[in-house]
Amino acid sequence: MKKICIINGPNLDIIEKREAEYYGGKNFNDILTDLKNEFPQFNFDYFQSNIEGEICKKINNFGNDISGLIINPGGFTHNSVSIRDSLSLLKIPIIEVHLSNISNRENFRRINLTTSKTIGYISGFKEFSYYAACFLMKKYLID
Ligand SMILES: O=C1C[C@@](O)(C(=O)O)C[C@@H](O)[C@@H]1O
Repeated sequence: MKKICIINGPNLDIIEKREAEYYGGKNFNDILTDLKNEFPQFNFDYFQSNIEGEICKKINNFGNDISGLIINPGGFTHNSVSIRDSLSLLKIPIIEVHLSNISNRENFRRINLTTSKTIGYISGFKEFSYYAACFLMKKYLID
């Protein structure tokens, strides 16, 4: 079974407490349970951290068992040279996701340092952004 990693950055551990119009109001653990049911082809490795260096460390220590990465860097999307540098080391498909549509929010969310190191990004579909990323990952790794 292919193992894929989902990495969530800062404040994505509390999305149920954040603005529902952007983040959907659902707890990420429930979203993850639904993803596991919807995509039984994948073995999911989930990692969340509010600390930039921890996310770099997780990516830098990926073993050969990880076939794909779905990452929502949260606020680090807009300012992390370090996470961008870690992503550039990977030779596996990377898809970036955002719950909210980052193109119609504040201007600072249009600065995006990580996306160009991924195949592409999905933004604005709340929890379904993750579903779309898993669907696409299935196309890249299995179908
Ligand atoms: O924390 C987040 C979440 C986010 O990545 C999203 O999923 O929509 C968008 C970011 O701008 C924001 O800082």
